[in-house]
Amino acid sequence: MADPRTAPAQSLPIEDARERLRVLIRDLAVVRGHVVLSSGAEADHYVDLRRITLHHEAAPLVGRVMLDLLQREGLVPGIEAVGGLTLGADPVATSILHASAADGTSDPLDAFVVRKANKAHGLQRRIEGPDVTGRRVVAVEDTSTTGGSVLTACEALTEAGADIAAVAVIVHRSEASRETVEAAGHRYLAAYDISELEI
Ligand SMILES: O=P(O)(O)OC[C@H]1O[C@H](OP(=O)(O)OP(=O)(O)O)[C@H](O)[C@@H]1O
Ligand SMILES: O=C(O)c1cc(=O)[nH]c(=O)[nH]1
Repeated sequence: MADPRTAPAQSLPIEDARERLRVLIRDLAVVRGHVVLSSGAEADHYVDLRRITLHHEAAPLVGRVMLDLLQREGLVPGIEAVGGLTLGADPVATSILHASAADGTSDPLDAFVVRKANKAHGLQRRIEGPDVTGRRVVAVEDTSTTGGSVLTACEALTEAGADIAAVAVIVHRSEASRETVEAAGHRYLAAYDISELEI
């Protein structure tokens, strides 16, 4: 049997890839202690998924696990691109792009980056990458607490004329995010629940 720590993410059975990524998130991303969150709320733990999405072993597993989620939920094949609000969403999107190119069972996915503010020079684009206008996309995020960040991305995508098939996050941190995203009319999917991280 392949060693999940050294085998290419693509060659692992999905259950092994999912469990290995869960262990990496638990061991490398969970930080206990007082923290101020993006929303301004305070908490006693943080899940720093940038330590996962930019990690040599974990990043390919992120792509594999998130692509599998989109396939199981019937979104791939079907969508054409993934992306979200910079910075947390960026490596999530590119990991899925690479996993989809390696998977080869459907058309490869593009990625995009939603800027937090419009760029004032150059082409002044809010959404970078291949154009999303008229394309079916999934808005991704590393983690979601209030849902505010991913909804900001959704608003920019709608303004740009994209068709949002769903929102997908690696770690679902709070029911508030699901409620907010669903109230805005979007499907909400998560690869892991915070309860799986043994905090
Ligand atoms: O659901 P929310 O309440 O919006 O919180 C979640 C957001 O917080 C973090 O990003 P952060 O705002 O710290 O910015 P960064 O991605 O630029 O690091 C995380 O990457 C999510 O985007
Ligand atoms: O709400 C947030 O800002 C937040 C929570 C968390 O666990 N991780 C993170 O990156 N952001």
